[in-house]
Amino acid sequence: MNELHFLNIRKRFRLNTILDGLELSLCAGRCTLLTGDNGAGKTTLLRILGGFEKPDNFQVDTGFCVLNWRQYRKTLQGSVLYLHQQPYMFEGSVRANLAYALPHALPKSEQVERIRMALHWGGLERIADAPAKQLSGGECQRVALARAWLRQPGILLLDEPTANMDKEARLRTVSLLRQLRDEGKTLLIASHDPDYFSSLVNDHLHLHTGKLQAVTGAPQFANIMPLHHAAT
Ligand SMILES: Nc1ncnc2c1ncn2[C@@H]1O[C@H](COP(=O)(O)OP(=O)(O)OP(=O)(O)O)[C@@H](O)[C@H]1O
Repeated sequence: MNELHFLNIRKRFRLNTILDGLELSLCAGRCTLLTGDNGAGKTTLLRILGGFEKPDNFQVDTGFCVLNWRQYRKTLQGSVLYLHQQPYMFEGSVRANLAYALPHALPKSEQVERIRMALHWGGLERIADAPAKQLSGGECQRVALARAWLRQPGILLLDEPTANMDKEARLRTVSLLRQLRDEGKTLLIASHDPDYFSSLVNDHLHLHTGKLQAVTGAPQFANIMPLHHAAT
């Protein structure tokens, strides 16, 4: 799937309209940055696209057909991955956490090999046997990205993936995200820190009073709504 065009995304919490008829396109091999003030609705949008939050209105044009949210959820389940700001780590080692991303039916020898590759990909070899629950925020994020790499989703939705990281952890995370994008994954990143992702981002959208606005260059909002190919 090269491009998904989302239309008429609406979400209200009681009388509070959070998303007011959003329209956006996500393309394979492109990274879109989503900014917006606290409470603007970034997480809500990511959760809707991730299939966790039911919208009041939603359509997606896949190029072949137009789906509602329920159909989208069913059709794209498994190819869309939502990564929480504080990724959940299971009990056990980093190695064991990576194993959760693999199909149970995979032969043991292949599991071992894929985990070895994921440890290498994420720069996690040194902490492969460390208890995952005791990792730092940056290390957890790298484990979550390595799990994502193993699962190979088409679309990755990332909520504040570099929040509370020091510079080195941030650079390593951005480097892994760049690899995922260059492998053809679609990335949508919600963040308050556009500068951190400037080397990675193709398109920049800003969420304000329930609407999305394309950002071209330094934070300056375009008036138009069609949103991809806006920045780069
Ligand atoms: N389940 C819910 N019930 C009621 N209101 C909610 C619910 N989830 C989110 N909200 C409200 O919707 C608004 C948008 O929240 P959301 O978390 O999407 O914003 P955000 O842009 O991600 O904010 P931040 O930058 O602070 O993380 C907020 O006012 C929040 O209180």
